[in-house]
Amino acid sequence: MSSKVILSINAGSSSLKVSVFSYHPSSSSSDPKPLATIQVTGLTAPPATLKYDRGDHHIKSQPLSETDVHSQETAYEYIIHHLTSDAALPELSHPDDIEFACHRVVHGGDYDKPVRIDRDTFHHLEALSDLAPLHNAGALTIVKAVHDSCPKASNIAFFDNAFHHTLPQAARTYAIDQQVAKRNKLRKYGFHGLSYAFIARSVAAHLAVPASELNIIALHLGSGASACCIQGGASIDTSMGLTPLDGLPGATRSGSVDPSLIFHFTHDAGKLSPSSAKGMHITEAEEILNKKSGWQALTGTTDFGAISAKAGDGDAACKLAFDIFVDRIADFVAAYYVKLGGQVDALVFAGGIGEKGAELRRAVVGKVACLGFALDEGRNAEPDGEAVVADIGREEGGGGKPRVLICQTDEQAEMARECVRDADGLRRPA
Ligand SMILES: Nc1ncnc2c1ncn2[C@@H]1O[C@H](COP(=O)(O)OP(=O)(O)O)[C@@H](O)[C@H]1O
Ligand SMILES: CC(=O)OP(=O)(O)O
Ligand SMILES: [Mg+2]
Repeated sequence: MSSKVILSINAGSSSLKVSVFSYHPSSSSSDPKPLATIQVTGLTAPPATLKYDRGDHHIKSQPLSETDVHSQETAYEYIIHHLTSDAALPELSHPDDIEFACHRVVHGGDYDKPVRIDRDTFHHLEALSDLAPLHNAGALTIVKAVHDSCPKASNIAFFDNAFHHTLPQAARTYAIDQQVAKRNKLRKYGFHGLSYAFIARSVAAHLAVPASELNIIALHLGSGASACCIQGGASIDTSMGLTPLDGLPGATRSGSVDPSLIFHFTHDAGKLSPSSAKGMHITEAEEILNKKSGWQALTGTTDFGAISAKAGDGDAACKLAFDIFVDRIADFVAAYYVKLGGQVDALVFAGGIGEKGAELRRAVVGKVACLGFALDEGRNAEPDGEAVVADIGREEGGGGKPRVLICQTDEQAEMARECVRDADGLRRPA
């Protein structure tokens, strides 16, 4: 049997990342082979930028015309055209070459494993989108686009909250009327789970400990940012909640605020926002706290690399944004250190800011130094860019100190890997 193509599609809040893999149906235990990765980033700070990697072909940063690419859907159309027209990627020359399209769906409600998307699951996911309208809607638009352009592909939804199905009851329950909570499914779900699953497995391999014995504090710091407390390889707490708004601030998100704040911010909190669409209802409160806050509101940009640089040059607004992030991250590291009873194998930085933001890592580790974390300045400034997991701590396992690591997380690889492992169960019936 010949090899097959998997398209792994990750619709983030500011980016669309698509990776192409091949796999051999007869060897479900081996990892799929990466063929190419294409990303459109900066969708919230136009013009968006294209990055493409295939073998020796690397387009690092090419700005895209705002008329062509301005949304998740237009970014997907651009990407699929780009991939199928690349003569050096013969495995994917027509959309029909795609056997599986894996979709990162941020809110999966009670789903704790991937599902094939058929008419019923699609409607169920649409209904769930009320809980995460700003995230799920983009992914579902792309599911529709794949369904229309590649009718032969099996569309599989992978849920960002599934990794957190192990949250203990006390961590997942809000102190509100439990009848209403149950009826309306109001609980902590947590997100970035595909990333945390990838991080947990990669770090366990790096430290040569069984995944079921791994205790780490992981930080996924991208446009949306979260922290996760992992004990025995399972999530026991995480900073996002019912929706990805809770916890750490992000590119355009406030993170945790006193819930009463919004009623003092605007009298229209409960009204529908003009960006609501048919089937996607967004209140003014959601719009303000999810899309008009965070780094954008504090500094005028969502580019945390630029914010870090300007903070270093003395720009007061950028310095405040930077300090707020460090303050909030340190709070979670401290809380999770206690939850792990001080038995912490490593503090792990991941996501665009965690992987590239040397200044941010330096400031965070400095703030939690009293817990035993310490950086190697040289390795922090120039980490091993080739390694999936790189040590940047001063101690490498010596002295009983927790390690400090960077993990180049890969949500698309996580989906493709899981897809191959259960290909027979997920494939569309012929
Ligand atoms: N050199 C850098 N230093 C700090 N942050 C960076 C750097 N380069 C990129 N970033 C930030 O990474 C973030 C995007 O992270 P990423 O995980 O790709 O986002 P998404 O949540 O959309 O998947 C942006 O805020 C971007 O500014
Ligand atoms: C869950 C979430 O916030 O995702 P992203 O960081 O990709 O926006
Ligand atoms: Mg992301």
